[in-house]
Amino acid sequence: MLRSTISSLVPRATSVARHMSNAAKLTTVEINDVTGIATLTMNRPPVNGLNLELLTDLNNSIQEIEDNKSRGLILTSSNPTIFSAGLDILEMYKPDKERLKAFWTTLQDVWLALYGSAVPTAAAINGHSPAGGCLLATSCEYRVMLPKFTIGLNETKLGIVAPKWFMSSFLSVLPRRVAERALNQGRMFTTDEALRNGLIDEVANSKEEALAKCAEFIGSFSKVNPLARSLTKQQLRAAELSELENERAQDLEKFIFFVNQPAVQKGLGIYLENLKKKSKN
Ligand SMILES: CC/C=C\C/C=C\C/C=C\C/C=C/C(=O)SCCNC(=O)CCNC(=O)[C@H](O)C(C)(C)COP(=O)(O)OP(=O)(O)OC[C@H]1O[C@@H](n2cnc3c(N)ncnc32)[C@H](O)[C@@H]1OP(=O)(O)O
Repeated sequence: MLRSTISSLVPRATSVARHMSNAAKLTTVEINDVTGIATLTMNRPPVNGLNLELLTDLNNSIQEIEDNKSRGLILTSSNPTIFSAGLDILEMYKPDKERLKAFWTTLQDVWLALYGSAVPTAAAINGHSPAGGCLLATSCEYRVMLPKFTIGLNETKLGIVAPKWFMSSFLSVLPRRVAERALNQGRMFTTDEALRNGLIDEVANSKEEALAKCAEFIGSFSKVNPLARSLTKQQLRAAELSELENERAQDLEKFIFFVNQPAVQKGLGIYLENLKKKSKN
């Protein structure tokens, strides 16, 4: 059934050992022969932390799916319990200056590509999805999640601030008062809470079912003119997209300034330490 499986082994050189997960590509794209829908899978153990390499692969895969004229894009994870743990905190903790710039710029690219994608997009959220994971999911047009996981923008819990465009994706899904309170609290929603509040659209009992429900959503556009559909979507999303496009340099500057604040570095260090302690128990 798979028209193609794009999962090349591209050797990569990097000078920073802690960021080298492996030399292989961290995403795969599988295109269903019958439906023409592309499934984009994140595969960066242990938690799909969004580092520069995973973001680069995500960006290239989204581009590839747009170029292939796929009927739609489903974003998911190869990890059975984690969709994505969000941004790899190691990219922001005691960062290398040039790498930090490339990291943030690539994250901006991924958001612009996914939120502004011409093809219908859906997320099969088959695991926890905090912060950057939630950003990816809410950039899609439809979300199906498995039970007993969590999703949300928890940045305030880390002592950091979700950038405006993270909030735009969140606000495109949630009512303003729910979004505002959740952002201020750094709230993580359980699957049930996410469904009740509209943060996700459906619950599925397995990854296969989630993928099928996402495909069904994408299939709902089969009788709609694709150009009219994509121009409508892009028009609806144009204000948020232009806002970041016009302010990319300032957004990068703000991020670099903020991340390098001693209080932020201290907070990230403590958060990482606690994560590590927890994983050892
Ligand atoms: C004005 C504003 C301008 C600029 C704004 C400036 C800054 C703001 C910028 C960006 C916004 C940030 C967005 C983010 O995405 S920050 C990341 C938030 N993510 C989290 O808080 C998730 C943390 N992780 C977890 O909760 C759990 O790990 C998880 C539920 C995902 C999985 O739990 P599980 O029990 O299955 O695994 P663990 O044992 O916890 O983890 C395994 C392993 O992985 C490490 N880990 C986990 N998450 C991360 C991460 N996000 N980054 C780096 N490393 C991570 C964890 O420490 C363990 O490592 P080890 O002990 O070495 O095995």
